[in-house]
Amino acid sequence: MSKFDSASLKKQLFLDVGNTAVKAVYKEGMAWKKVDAHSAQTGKQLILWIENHRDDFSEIVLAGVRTEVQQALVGELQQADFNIKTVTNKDIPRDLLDYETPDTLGIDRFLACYGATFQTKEAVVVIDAGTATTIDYMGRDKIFRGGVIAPGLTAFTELLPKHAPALPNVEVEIPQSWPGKSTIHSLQWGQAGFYKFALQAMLNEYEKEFGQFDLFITGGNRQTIQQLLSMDSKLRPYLIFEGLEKLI
Ligand SMILES: Nc1ncnc2c1ncn2[C@@H]1O[C@H](COP(=O)(O)OP(=O)(O)O)[C@@H](O)[C@H]1O
Ligand SMILES: CC(C)(COP(=O)(O)O)[C@@H](O)C(=O)NCCC(=O)O
Ligand SMILES: [K+]
Repeated sequence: MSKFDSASLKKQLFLDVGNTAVKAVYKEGMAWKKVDAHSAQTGKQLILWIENHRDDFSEIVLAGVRTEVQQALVGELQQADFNIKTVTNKDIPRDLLDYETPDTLGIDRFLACYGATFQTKEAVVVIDAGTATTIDYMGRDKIFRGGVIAPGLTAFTELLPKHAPALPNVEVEIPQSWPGKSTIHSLQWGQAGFYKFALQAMLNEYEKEFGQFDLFITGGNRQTIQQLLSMDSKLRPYLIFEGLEKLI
């Protein structure tokens, strides 16, 4: 096999620098593979993993919302002689952004919506349930129309235990009956219930404003959010990467 052939068989490694974690994934055939969360929990462990798998990848494609973390990662990887492509808001065609502050838009929000539009003929709403929960809209024209940045589910449910530590901790689930008749159930209505009703209200606003859409859910808390919503939705853990792959 020629040098060219073996190089062209090598893969891209995709990195998403979020507020809580750096996610690293690559494709095996059609399937996304996630770099073991444990080995990727800190930048150092991730860099070590990448160095140990140097021969598997021709290029590292990176996007994120934490500039300093990203710069540190890029610095280390460049020192180790990796080929790096950093994708930023400047790589998004301006006519796809109906947003008044395109320079401060979190690229993860655009990428997740963009990725979703390739999986349906409808307009999309994407809930990205990470450190923040974002609820964003993209039309069939692939124009990002903006959305909502809310406290993530974990941040939200940690609020009361922090400010009223005498209250018990409760599971994030909706009680059987309304209204709450115990401390636990009252708290659950105020946590899972609050979150569910807020999300549903946002989704209703989208329907009123733009009409029909398909709902996609991604991010670390995606399963809990899907359970809370009790409506039709598609769970897509790799949406940001799917958008990234289409954009580059
Ligand atoms: N296995 C997990 N690892 C990290 N965070 C997780 C995990 N499962 C659920 N979470 C929750 O998901 C959120 C992080 O989501 P994620 O989409 O990875 O964040 P970000 O993109 O903001 O870095 C946190 O609120 C965390 O509590
Ligand atoms: C809203 C976010 C913090 C979400 O980040 P995440 O929860 O995925 O870590 C991120 O998209 C961001 O930093 N946005 C900048 C503000 C904006 O989108 O307008
Ligand atoms: K998010």
